[in-house]
Amino acid sequence: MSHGWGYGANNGPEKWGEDFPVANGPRQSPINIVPKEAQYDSTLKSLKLKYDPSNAKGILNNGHSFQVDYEDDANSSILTGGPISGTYRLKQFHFHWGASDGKGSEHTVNGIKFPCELHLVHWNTKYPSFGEAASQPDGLAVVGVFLKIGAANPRLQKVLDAFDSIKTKGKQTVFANFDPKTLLPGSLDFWTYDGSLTTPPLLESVSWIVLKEPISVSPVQMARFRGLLFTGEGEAPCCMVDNYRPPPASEGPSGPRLLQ
Ligand SMILES: O=C(NCc1ccccc1)Nc1ccc2c(c1)[B-](O)(O)OC2
Ligand SMILES: [Zn+2]
Repeated sequence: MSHGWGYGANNGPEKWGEDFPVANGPRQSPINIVPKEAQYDSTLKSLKLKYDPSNAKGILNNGHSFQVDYEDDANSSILTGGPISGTYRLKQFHFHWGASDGKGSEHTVNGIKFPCELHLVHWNTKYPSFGEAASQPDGLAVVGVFLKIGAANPRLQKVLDAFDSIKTKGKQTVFANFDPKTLLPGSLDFWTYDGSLTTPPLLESVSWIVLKEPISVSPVQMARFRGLLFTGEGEAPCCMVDNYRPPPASEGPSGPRLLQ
């Protein structure tokens, strides 16, 4: 693709392999999760997340999604336990969603798509930076949280209220004092498997930790996600929707392990 990657017919997931051959690699994400095939692993620990809300820096429309960025120059917002060893620092969180409520998540469960999926991105502090870690097989740990249609989720309000300031690609604004823990469901039970980034460069460096319990989002709240634009100011507007990579059609080699 001479033009940048995206989610359109000419630059979408089916075309990414042209510029990023790892797209056809052995540990690509997302996958379809089949709970009955997940193996119970008693050696897995429970997930431990410690976040400092004051580490929140800003919120950015990067033209593919929007992300909330965190200070990551100290071990103040960290992930430990679960399938990982060592300490991983929170770098950012972002979402993937659909043009309608019947699609939008990247991972699926028994083939079911959720309207939205949250990714909390952490990098292994055994490496000097996120960029370094992103190229290592144990470099990243991403917590995935499904959003399902239900009551409006008040925990999303602060994020939604920032959308008017980041409508177009490249826009960002200050986003201070936000605890991502408020976006997590009651249970931290998870499925885990070794995978990749779901967007180019599709690096195979992610320990995926997908929470079993979804959080809620209302149709009105989902409509506000869809008001963001892939396009920059002054360009012909293109709604930011369907910014998800679907799982491969065929069954993967090995399903995820399951905690508890
Ligand atoms: O950080 C990203 N790109 C910038 C970059 C900088 C330096 C080296 C490599 C990449 N991408 C990215 C990071 C984490 C996740 C995803 C995409 B995801 O799969 O959407 O959910 C989890
Ligand atoms: Zn993501």
